[in-house]
Formats: sequence, C-alpha cells, structure tokens
Amino acid sequence: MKVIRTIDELRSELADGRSSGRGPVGFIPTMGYLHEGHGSLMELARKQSGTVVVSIFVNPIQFGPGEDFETYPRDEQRDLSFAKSKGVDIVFLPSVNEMYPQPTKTKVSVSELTSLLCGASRPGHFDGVTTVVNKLFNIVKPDFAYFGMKDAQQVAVIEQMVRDLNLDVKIVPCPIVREADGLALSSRNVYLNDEERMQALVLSKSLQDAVDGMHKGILTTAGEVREQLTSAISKAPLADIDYTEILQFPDLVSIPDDAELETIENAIILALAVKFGETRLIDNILFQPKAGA
Ligand SMILES: Nc1ncnc2c1ncn2[C@@H]1O[C@H](COP(=O)(O)OP(=O)(O)OP(=O)(O)O)[C@@H](O)[C@H]1O
Ligand SMILES: CC(C)(CO)[C@@H](O)C(=O)[O-]
Ligand code: BAL
Repeated sequence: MKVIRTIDELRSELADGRSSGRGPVGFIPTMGYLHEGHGSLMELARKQSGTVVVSIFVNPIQFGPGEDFETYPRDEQRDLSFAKSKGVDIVFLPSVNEMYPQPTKTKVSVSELTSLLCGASRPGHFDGVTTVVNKLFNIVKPDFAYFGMKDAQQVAVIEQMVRDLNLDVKIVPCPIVREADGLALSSRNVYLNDEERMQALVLSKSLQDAVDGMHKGILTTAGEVREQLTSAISKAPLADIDYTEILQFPDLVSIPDDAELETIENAIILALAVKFGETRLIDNILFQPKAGA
C-alpha cells in the first residue's frame, strides 16, 4: 500500500496505473479515524476496482465556526493499518496546505437539496463538501466513488452535483453499517460517554419502530411519523433534537403532515440529527411505501 501526501505524486502514480492497464479506479473519500463503516466501502471498492484509493482529509471548509474541526478524532497510524487490512492500494493524506495553498475563491454549491436537514443546521457545510469532493475527483479521476448512506443527504447532494456538472464518475451509495445494538458507526461515536452512548440507541430504535409502524399500517401519515419520532427521542433525557424529518428520497422533497404515506410513489427517508452533550449524531432509514403493492 502506498501512502501519498502530495497531489503531484498521486497524479503520477495513478497515471502509471492507467498506462499499465490496472483497471478501474475506485475512490473512497473519508475524514479518517476509520471504522467498519468506511471498511465496507473499501471492501466493495476492492471487488469492483483495479486500484482502490482512500483519501483521509479533515476538510476545514466544511466545518462551521464553533464546530469540531480542531478536535475531530485523528489517528494516522491506526488508519493506515486499517486501510492495509482492507486491501487498499493508495492512501492519499494531504495536508491542509496541500489542498488549500491559498483560501479557495471558488466554491461548488448545490442549491435546494442543501437548504434543509444538515444544511439548515450547518450553514455552508455542503458547499465545503461539494468543493472538496470536486477537487478530489479532479485529482483522482475515479471511475467509481463510494459514499455511505449514513450521510444520505450527502449522497443526494453529490449525485446531483455529478449530474449537473457531467462529472465522469459513478457514485456508489453503500448501506449503513451498525453496531450489534443498532448504533450507526461514526467516527464521532468516540466522543460519547457511557450514558450518552446508551441513550444514543434511541436513534436507530425510533427509526426502526417508525418503519414497523408504517408497515403495520399504524402510522399512516407523515405527521404521525414525525410525532412518533419526536416523542420517542424526547424520552431520552440527554437527547437534544436538531431535526426529525420525513422526506422523499433522493429529491428531499418534504412530505406534508397530512399526506397519506401509501399515496407516495417514491422512496421515503426518515432522517434524524440529535445532539448528546456536544456530540451531534445523524441516522436515517429508507422506506418504500409501495413496496410489494
Ligand atoms: N456507519 C457507516 N456505514 C456506512 N458508511 C459510513 C458509515 N459511517 C461513515 N460512512 C461513510 O464513510 C465516508 C466517510 O465518512 P466520514 O469519514 O465522515 O466518517 P463518519 O464516521 O461519518 O464521521 P462523522 O460522522 O464523525 O463525520 C462517508 O461516505 C460516510 O457516509
Ligand atoms: C465526503 C467527505 C470525505 C468530504 O470531506 C466527508 O464529508 C465525509 O467524510 O463524509
Ligand atoms: N460525514 C460527514 C462529514 C461531517 O460531518 O463533516
């Protein structure tokens, strides 16, 4: 496995791979502190690509003032062993100065899809994501790029950017990997103390209960689903709700409270963001109202 820190060196390594016919390039952008959620993306990329590239870069421009850019968990040595164990060919580990030698005057911005959910709570966040992902795509020129559905809005936004800008890459959304008790894996889980970690189970449980309620016909409208999610999460004393939403996916069109869910043709996403102490966690689940109809 090669560890590369500069754009020039990465470009020349990938050009060598292309000229010697190493097959498609699969790319997994990450912010490091790798876990089995990232691992699942790497494993899929390993199956589908000749060269697997992982980037590890905590991107300052997607963090707002007062967010956790400085304290975001980092462990380079552990990440390198993890990537190696997953059969990754190249880890790209640029410095902030390598990616942004001067403050960027150019930003890539996707409208509408970024004005709600995490975009509403984290103004400018998605501009930071789409700008860095665009830069990374231009550097790596991947055939496939792998993104986790834990960040479902990010998947929707990046797919929109790829369509709108005719980027020559196929986005591969990957399922959420969870702990045995249901908590979605996230680098930020390391911030949780024991009590917060226990109460954070309310996220996956409330989502699953809501989907069960929809399947059984107990929850029939979007309003009932919102109410059920909010009331279930509020029972955890440490939970501070940022949003509980129900929308169509991937266009992220909000569903009015009185809408009967069985009339909706598209996939539905139930999405949550909840703070436990200083730690903001997100989770979501997809539901197909017409499945099996
Ligand atoms: N539990 C998971 N299952 C599947 N994919 C995941 C999971 N967690 C993260 N990913 C994906 O890994 C990629 C890199 O994410 P990132 O490095 O931000 O990790 P993270 O655990 O989401 O960190 P944090 O939530 O603290 O920002 C993203 O595409 C993200 O959706
Ligand atoms: C895609 C990404 C690596 C861009 O910094 C980040 O938003 C993430 O880890 O999901
Ligand atoms: N996985 C999303 C990156 C962030 O929270 O900034």
